[in-house]
Amino acid sequence: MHALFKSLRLADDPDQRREYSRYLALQMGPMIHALMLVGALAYLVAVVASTLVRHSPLPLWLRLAPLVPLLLVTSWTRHVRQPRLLSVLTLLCVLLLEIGINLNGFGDMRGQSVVLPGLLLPVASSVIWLARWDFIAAMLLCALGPLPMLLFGRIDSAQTFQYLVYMTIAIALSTVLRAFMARTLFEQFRLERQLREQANTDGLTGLLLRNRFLELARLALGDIRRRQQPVCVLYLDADHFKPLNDNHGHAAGDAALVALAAVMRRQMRQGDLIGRIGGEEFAMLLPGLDLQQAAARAEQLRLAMHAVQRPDGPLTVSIGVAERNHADEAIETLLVRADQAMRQAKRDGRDRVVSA
Ligand SMILES: Nc1nc2c(ncn2[C@@H]2O[C@H](COP(=O)(O)OP(=O)(O)OP(=O)(O)O)[C@@H](O)[C@H]2O)c(=O)[nH]1
Repeated sequence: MHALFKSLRLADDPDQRREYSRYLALQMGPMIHALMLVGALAYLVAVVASTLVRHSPLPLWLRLAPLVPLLLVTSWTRHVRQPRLLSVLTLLCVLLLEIGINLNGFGDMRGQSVVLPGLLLPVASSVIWLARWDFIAAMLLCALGPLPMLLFGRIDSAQTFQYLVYMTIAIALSTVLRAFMARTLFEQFRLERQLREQANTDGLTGLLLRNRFLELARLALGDIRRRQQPVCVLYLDADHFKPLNDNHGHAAGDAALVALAAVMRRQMRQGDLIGRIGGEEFAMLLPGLDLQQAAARAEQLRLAMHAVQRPDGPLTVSIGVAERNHADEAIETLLVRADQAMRQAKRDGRDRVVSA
């Protein structure tokens, strides 16, 4: 099998698949729109050209009729970036062009046996971005679409042969182009995603970096305000971290941070956000929890940390908790209040939770 067609390892994860089809629609949307315009123009040229060279049994207005929905679909496509809708519009465009090919193929085919197959190119190439099954449906439409014209039109065997050759070339060409596109675009998507993740996550702990945490927290706070729910932030700082580094080396410090992040991740519920805010400082956004509930979660987290063994004893953390006290309070001020509460926990003797 040619290397281009060897199985492509698409994302197993359904979220990633959805993200990829959105990416595809976004990248390919302008090209689909341009190819549809080419298809509509080619159709107009084909109808006008065939009118000049022969007499069709069908009136001109009827042969031009598919142009109206074709232009509507084309103009709609210009702004559509929703993958499912864009696939449907692409298939609809293929169907309309196939109907047009048939309308123009009835009657005497002399003089236009070269013109009509030319329409197959924009038809076949506008579908190369489609997912596998949609692409197969489009190819079947290309292959079977002209059948009524070939079976019932006045067309001789040489022209039928010529038409079938054109169609085979168009289908083979779009299959190769699709394989190339699928491979190239998926690789590009994967690399972009990887770069984005690297730019947003901390290399040591795998948690969100400060800026990304703030960005996502801002979005989450907007949602929570609309739902009129409470929300809290935990500010967590590892205790006596400097002596660990100084006495046992930075590798021991790093290992403790990795273990600390793993404990935080295990305590995470759906909708929570965790970020590494500074060196040994972490923040956790807890949507839907009031101060009392968040303090209880913080206490669980504090106790869970004791299971991590540092070379000099169990890992302990000091945690400050703050609840958003009005609907418009920004994540930055919420963090400042949680940080102040954490500092109070340090002053009170560390390894404890203090609420703001
Ligand atoms: N190994 C390691 N150490 C880090 C990292 N980031 C910050 N640190 C260290 O964390 C330590 C923080 O020390 P301090 O802010 O003095 O606080 P502390 O010793 O934990 O004392 P308290 O916070 O008051 O309990 C510093 O020694 C930093 O070098 C990291 O990524 N790896």
